[in-house]
Amino acid sequence: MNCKQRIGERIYWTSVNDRRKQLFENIWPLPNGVSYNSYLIRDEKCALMDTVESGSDRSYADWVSESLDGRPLDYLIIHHMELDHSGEIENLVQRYPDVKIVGNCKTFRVLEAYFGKRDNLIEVKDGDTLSLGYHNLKFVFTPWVHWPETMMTFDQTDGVLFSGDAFGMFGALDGGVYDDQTDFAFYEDEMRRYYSNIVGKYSPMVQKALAKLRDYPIRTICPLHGLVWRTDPCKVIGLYDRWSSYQGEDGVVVIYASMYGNTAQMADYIARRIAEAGVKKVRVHDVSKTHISYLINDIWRYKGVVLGSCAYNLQMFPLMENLTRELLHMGVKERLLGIFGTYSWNGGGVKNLNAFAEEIGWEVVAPAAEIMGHPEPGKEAACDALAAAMAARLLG
Ligand SMILES: Cc1cc2nc3c(=O)[nH]c(=O)nc-3n(C[C@H](O)[C@H](O)[C@H](O)COP(=O)(O)O)c2cc1C
Repeated sequence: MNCKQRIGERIYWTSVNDRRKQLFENIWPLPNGVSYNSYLIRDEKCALMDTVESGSDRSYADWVSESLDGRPLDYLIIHHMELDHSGEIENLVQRYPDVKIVGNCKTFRVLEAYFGKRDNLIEVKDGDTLSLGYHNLKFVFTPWVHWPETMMTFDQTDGVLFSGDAFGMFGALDGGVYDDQTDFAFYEDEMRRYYSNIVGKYSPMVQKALAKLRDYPIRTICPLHGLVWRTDPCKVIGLYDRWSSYQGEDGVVVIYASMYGNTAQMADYIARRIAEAGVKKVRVHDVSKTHISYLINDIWRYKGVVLGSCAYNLQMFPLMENLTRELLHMGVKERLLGIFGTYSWNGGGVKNLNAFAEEIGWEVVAPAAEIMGHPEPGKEAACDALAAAMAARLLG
């Protein structure tokens, strides 16, 4: 039994809902699962758009053959070589030995590295076209969204964009396939978590890709994960534009590292003061409890970021250090920063958070709030100043 669907004139969709895998790329938690999409165009010539993760669905190859309805598979178009989409290539080539694999020169280097040298390759260049009969396909190179070989295919006949991983999301498809069949609020967080953690580092390249796509009359977007956008593709393009240009919402995420609760108390105090000043969107996370992918998701979401750490062996707490290293690696920009922490002897947490602030170049809204020992009454002044400054910057 395969959840198949005709999503356009002679275009067929299938998706594998993977609710079994715990960690995507063996790092990102999947509490809501993930889906792998694949599309087949049955025209005068038949083309398959990517495959799915190897072994994720035993009926995938049957879906391909049913959708072909006795016709040969002429082309396998590869938009992205990551194994969650290329996993069934081997299997399909065995079933359809005459299939021609369509990709760019970078695609073929990776293809050879994983699946050995292949015949029947059609190398395309940026802007090349391929007619299937009714559908006229145009290849749009979008390098580094999020691998070097990534490209998209635009169906010029019906305005369908096969976008690869771009516009994809975590989360299995719970019933609805199209944007208009679901409550997107449920998926938005998972879409941003996918974007920020997987694609976010390449935001400048996403901006380039969006600029390139600007003049294309896109009516439907078919990504490799998650919903098919047939009613409001502008919405998801707008979200990508927003995220890849680092535009945060007027809210604050407070993230703290605390062993014995002192720094945690400061975190709650500062969050409370920020809320009292009128900022409604305030989230607080314990860096030891919440997976880093959710922390990065909220940092991508909100303009205000407040980081706090206890001192730990002359450094900041290791998990906070890991988070700051990841943020530097991702090159997140345009954030307002507040810093706080506690210590017993000569500090280390706040000192190193200040060094992080310099390195990442975010605007620091107020001097760091640092407390020796317990944050008891009388020691609040710097926290008050930090909260007031953050709220003032956000509320204008
Ligand atoms: C393993 C360990 C290492 C620490 N290293 C430092 C340090 O390098 N400098 C310092 O001033 N305090 C250090 N401290 C003291 C803590 O930073 C201090 O007690 C802090 O208030 C703890 O905050 P918390 O209650 O939020 O965990 C250390 C404590 C522990 C348990």
